[in-house]
Amino acid sequence: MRVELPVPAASYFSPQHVGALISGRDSERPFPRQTATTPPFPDILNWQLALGAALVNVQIPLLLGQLVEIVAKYTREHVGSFVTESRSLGTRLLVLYGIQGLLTFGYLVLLSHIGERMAVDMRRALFSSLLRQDIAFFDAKKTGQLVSRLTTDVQEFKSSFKLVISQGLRSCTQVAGCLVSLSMLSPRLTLLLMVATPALMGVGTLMGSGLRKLSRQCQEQIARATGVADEALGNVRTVRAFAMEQREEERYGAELDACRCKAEELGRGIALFQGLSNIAFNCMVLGTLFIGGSLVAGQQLTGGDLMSFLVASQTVQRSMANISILFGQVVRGLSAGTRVFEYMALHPCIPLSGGCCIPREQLRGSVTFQNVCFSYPCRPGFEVLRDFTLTLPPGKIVALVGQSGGGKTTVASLLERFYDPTAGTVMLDGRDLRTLDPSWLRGQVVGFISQEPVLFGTSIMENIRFGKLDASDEEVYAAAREANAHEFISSFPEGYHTIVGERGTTLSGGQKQRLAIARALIKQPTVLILDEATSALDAESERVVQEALDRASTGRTVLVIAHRLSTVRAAHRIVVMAKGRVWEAGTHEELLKKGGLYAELIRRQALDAPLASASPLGGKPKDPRSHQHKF
Ligand SMILES: Nc1ncnc2c1ncn2[C@@H]1O[C@H](COP(=O)(O)OP(=O)(O)OP(=O)(O)O)[C@@H](O)[C@H]1O
Repeated sequence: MRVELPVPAASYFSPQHVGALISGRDSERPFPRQTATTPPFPDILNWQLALGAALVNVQIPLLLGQLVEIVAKYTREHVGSFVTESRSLGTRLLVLYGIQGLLTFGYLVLLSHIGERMAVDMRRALFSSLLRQDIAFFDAKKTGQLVSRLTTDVQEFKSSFKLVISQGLRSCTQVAGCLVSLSMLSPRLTLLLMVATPALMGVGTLMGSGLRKLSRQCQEQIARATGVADEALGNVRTVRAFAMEQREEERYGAELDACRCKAEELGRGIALFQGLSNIAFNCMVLGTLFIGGSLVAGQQLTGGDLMSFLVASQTVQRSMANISILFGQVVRGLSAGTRVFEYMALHPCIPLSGGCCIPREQLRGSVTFQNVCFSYPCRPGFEVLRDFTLTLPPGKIVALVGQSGGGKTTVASLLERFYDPTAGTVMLDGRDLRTLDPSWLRGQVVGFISQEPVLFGTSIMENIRFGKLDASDEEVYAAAREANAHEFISSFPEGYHTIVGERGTTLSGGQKQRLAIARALIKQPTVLILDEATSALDAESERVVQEALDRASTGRTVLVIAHRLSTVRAAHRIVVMAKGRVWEAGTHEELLKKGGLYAELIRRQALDAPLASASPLGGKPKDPRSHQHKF
């Protein structure tokens, strides 16, 4: 059974108003639906209560009518021909209603146009600003938070803006206008209205803020439940592989139950609020009628004036309720806007491009790390690199090996200028990277191939072209051939137009890696970084990928990061990293002869290999000699 909250009831506060007051959303934005399982009895109770409330509601106008009858008895002698007088009045009212309808239509269309354009512009500017932020910024933020600023916060700000224009202006004008005309009708009644209405509004606002808090908790709980669902669905392969469907169902179910509890609590709060507001405002109508009636009886007010007063006072009350709702919405809208503008105003420490030089001379591809120290900005006290010095000679292959967490990938990140060193310099052909245009460096000089290639859910052609947007089809084919990918791509019915699925899920690991190599090669980088590029592959895929990498490495400066030492023994230079600095360096033979850390690592891996190959699942050849590649 679905229960949608909040359940609005016909009352002085319209459903939209109450929804807006509680949730802080405008009426045009649907309240997020919460689905909850409830026992059957509240359903029956619900319609009985609704029927009862409707019947009571029907009685009220009848009683009011009888009351007006009593008032009218005193004024009957002043009434002329009702039909004649009401005809022209009715016509004027109809014309006014028509004009009001047209004006409302006009300004709402205009407002929607302005609001939507504003939201699109804000999202575009925010997205662009986010894409330009430093990598360190993303280390410290959750993707969900950033997406929420793009969606929820912009939406909140737009809604507030529209609400302020559409209802704020109208409500304020209505309150001012009606109060003037009411005070002309009856200053005493106006005084009563001006004292009672704000007092009631104050109580309503207090209750509303409590309900808003509940609503926020409700939203947070929904976000938690959505997070669980998102995680499970996003990692469905892992869930399936571990047969964890039942556990995930239970986890999601528990979060949903918590949602239901909160939503029911909120529902009870809304019900109480609506019930009390009904009583309060109906009492006000009654009070106005009694006091107004006595004024009519004392010839101080006409029956018509009293009716006008009633209608106008209702308008004032509605408008003031609107303003109090608006106030909360504006506060929320402003804080959402602040969150959006805060990110828009952020300036990255490492700009994407511009202002820096692009060398005119032919690049040789010599890279030097000179006494580099580095700590990640989100962990300032933890030094990953300490006085790290390393040279990558042009056209040579340098392998970086060492213990896990030793800082190898960090070295690659500094070379791509994802971060700047805290001390020391990284140089390309003798120029400090900080003096070079970062987008030129990343787009044309440095190519990066990681252990887990990330593809986009578009075609193979577009994925390869991601490396060079203006590449011709021939360039794409050539890069694919160089990466040993052309053959498998051509075997697909759609060839280069095959859609690879989200993150490339429709391809094997080896195929994805070859596409990533083609994507890196298409820009013809001078410096190539291979970060464990083959470690996630099986023996056969590794052979094909390694062949492509060997070819791609020819004539380039290459930094290879590897765990399996057998894959790098042919490198021109092997650098062993430990404790954030270069521990030892040399060729494979030199390092073996030295008998240091490298020799120890080789010995350990050789010991591990027979154990692994003895495993019934150990498909990969573990003999180090079987992995001898060009580097
Ligand atoms: N984005 C980051 N923010 C904060 N600390 C990080 C970040 N990335 C890595 N580190 C930390 O920096 C240290 C070096 O990590 P790095 O990834 O460079 O090591 P590695 O030698 O490449 O490891 P592995 O061989 O396991 O891939 C680790 O202690 C790691 O926890």
